[in-house]
Amino acid sequence: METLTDEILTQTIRVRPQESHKGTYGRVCLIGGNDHFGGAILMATEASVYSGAGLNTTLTDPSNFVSLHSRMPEAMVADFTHQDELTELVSAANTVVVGPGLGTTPQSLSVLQAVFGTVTPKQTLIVDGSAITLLSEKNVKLPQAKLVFTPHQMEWQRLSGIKIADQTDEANEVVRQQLGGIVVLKSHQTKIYTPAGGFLNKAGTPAQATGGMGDTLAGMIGGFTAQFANQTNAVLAAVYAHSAIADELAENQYVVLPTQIIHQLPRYMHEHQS
Ligand SMILES: NC(=O)C1=CN([C@@H]2O[C@H](COP(=O)(O)OP(=O)(O)OC[C@H]3O[C@@H](n4cnc5c(N)ncnc54)[C@H](O)[C@@H]3O)[C@@H](O)[C@H]2O)[C@@H](O)CC1
Ligand SMILES: Nc1ncnc2c1ncn2[C@@H]1O[C@H](COP(=O)(O)OP(=O)(O)O)[C@@H](O)[C@H]1O
Ligand SMILES: [Mg+2]
Repeated sequence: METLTDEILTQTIRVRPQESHKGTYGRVCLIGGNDHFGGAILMATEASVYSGAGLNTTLTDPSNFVSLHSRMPEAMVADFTHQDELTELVSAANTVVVGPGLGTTPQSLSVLQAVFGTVTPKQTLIVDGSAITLLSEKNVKLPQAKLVFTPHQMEWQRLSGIKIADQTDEANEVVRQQLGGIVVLKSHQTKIYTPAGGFLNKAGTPAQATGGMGDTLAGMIGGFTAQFANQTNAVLAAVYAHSAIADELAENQYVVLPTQIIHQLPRYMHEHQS
């Protein structure tokens, strides 16, 4: 297993060409945030916008519209229960992030099924949070897509059937191959299983152990995969940057908030572009 270093950042984060526009930097569609977990999709959206994705659209419960618009006027918003809009907006994206704060109600399940029924093989699909739990517990068919799963250890136990104590690299890789795509197995030292091998993220701090930290990572992976061509490197760079920014902040802070990491992204990416 290869240990990630800051080299993954300069290998991935490109200096922006002069001759470019918002369409050059990808379209991300984020789906989640029920009437209870609105903060999760707000953080995921904010992370995607601050990562530099050119266009961001969030499909969520209408009760989150005002808070999302007031925090993030850069993002477009639509109701995740409107099937026609969902189909149109998910189809227009090159990266789709589903799950932060989606919940596990019958409504959450029907939103997830609508998203999975719309995604096509050319799109990158990041499956996070409640979407992983629903996938584990309900009969949902995964679409053909460039799949990225971002479970924490308990979500991985649900999805893979492997108990946390038994989550060895060998066992995890077997299930990754069955699922297809990339698995970002989040813990105090996140491991990333990819078709090109496994990677260990030694960056990161217990100051990150606070709600919304993974929602933020899902949004960053969304923003990075939408902009940078090599999808595996984009995932690795997002995981590393998320933790490395937290390490910087934790030098002077007892706890690092997800939104504080988000707000450092433009500066941090500027310092690590090549
Ligand atoms: N502000 C918000 O709206 C927030 C919404 N959230 C959403 O809430 C939904 C449920 O997600 P949760 O993860 O809270 O609930 P889950 O029930 O899926 O997982 C949490 C449980 O897993 C256990 N666990 C074991 N190993 C773990 C590890 N390495 N990392 C994290 N937990 C571990 C925890 O102790 C806890 O009992 C998701 O859709 C998520 O996106 C959370 O992200 C919290 C913040
Ligand atoms: N002790 C820790 N050390 C390093 N990173 C941590 C630690 N605790 C949590 N994290 C990171 O925080 C994130 C938590 O993700 P997750 O549990 O999905 O959060 P949420 O769903 O609340 O947004 C992961 O990226 C994980 O690696
Ligand atoms: Mg989570």
